[in-house]
Amino acid sequence: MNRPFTFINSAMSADGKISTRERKQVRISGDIDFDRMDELRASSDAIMVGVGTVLADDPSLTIKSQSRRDVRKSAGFDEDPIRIVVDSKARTPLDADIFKKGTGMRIVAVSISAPKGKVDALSEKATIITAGDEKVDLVLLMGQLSSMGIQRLMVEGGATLNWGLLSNGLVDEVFSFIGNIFIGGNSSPTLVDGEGFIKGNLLPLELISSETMEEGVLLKWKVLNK
Ligand SMILES: NC(=O)C1=CN([C@@H]2O[C@H](COP(=O)(O)OP(=O)(O)OC[C@H]3O[C@@H](n4cnc5c(N)ncnc54)[C@H](O)[C@@H]3O)[C@@H](O)[C@H]2O)C=CC1
Ligand SMILES: Nc1nc(O)c(N)c(N[C@@H]2O[C@H](COP(=O)(O)O)[C@@H](O)[C@H]2O)n1
Repeated sequence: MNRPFTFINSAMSADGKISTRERKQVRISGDIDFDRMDELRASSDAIMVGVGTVLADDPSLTIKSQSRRDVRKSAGFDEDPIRIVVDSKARTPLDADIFKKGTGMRIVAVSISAPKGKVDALSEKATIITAGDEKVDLVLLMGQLSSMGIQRLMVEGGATLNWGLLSNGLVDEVFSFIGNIFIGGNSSPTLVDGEGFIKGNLLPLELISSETMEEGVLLKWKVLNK
C-alpha cells in the first residue's frame, strides 16, 4: 500500500505526558522548539491532528514564519500545508481555527457513522474523506492521501491518533521533545495512549539523534515497523 512518509512531532513532560489531566494545553517546550516545529511544518505537504487535539487546543497549524511562507509561495505551493483532522464522528467545530486562519486546503476525515448534517456543514469548509465504518480507517485514509499527492505528512498528535497510526505501522519517524517538568496523573495523555502494545509485541525504535535544547532534550527516533 502506498502511503506518505509520516512523522510524529510531540512535546512531552519528563514523565511522558503531553498535557494535563484536564487535557489543557501546557507550554512544554520553548521558542527554539516551536521554531523547529515551524520548520518541520514548512517542509511538509500536510499536517494531521486528531479531533481531540482540535477540541482541546484549537490549533491553527499554520506556518508562523513569514519568510518560510514566502519561500513556499515562490516555489508554487500554498503558504500553509494541507491541514487534516481525523474525526470519526465529525465533531470538529465549524469555527475552529484551522478554518479561520491560514490558507490552502483543509481535509476532515470522517467515518460512515458521522452525522450527515454535520458532515454537510463541514464540507463547506473542508474536503471530506470518508473511510471506515465506526472510526476512521487510518490505513485507507493514508492510501487516499498518497493518491492525492501527499508525500510527506507531519502528525501533531494527540495521544489517541498517535497510537492509531503507530499500531497500524503507519509512522516512519518520531521527534520527541522532553521538557523539564513533571505533569503526572494517571489520566493525563501520554505520547502514545490507546490500548498499548503487549509484552512480546512491543514497537522497537532506533535512536537517530539526541540533542540538548533549551531546558530539555530533543530525541529523533526511527520506527522499526515489521
Ligand atoms: N504536547 C504536544 O505535543 C501535544 C499535545 N496534545 C494534547 O493531546 C490531547 C489530545 O489527545 P487525544 O484526546 O488523545 O485526542 P487526539 O487528538 O488523538 O484525537 C483522537 C480522535 O481521533 C479520531 N480518530 C479517528 N479514527 C481514529 C483511529 N483509527 N485511531 C485513532 N484516533 C482516531 C477519533 O475521533 C478520536 O476521538 C490534548 O490534551 C492535547 O493538548 C496534542 C497535540 C500535541
Ligand atoms: N511542540 C509543542 N510543544 C509544546 O510545548 C506544546 N504545547 C505543543 N502543543 C501543540 O502545538 C501546536 C500549536 O499549534 P498552533 O500554534 O496553534 O499552530 C498544537 O498542535 C498543540 O497541540 N507542541
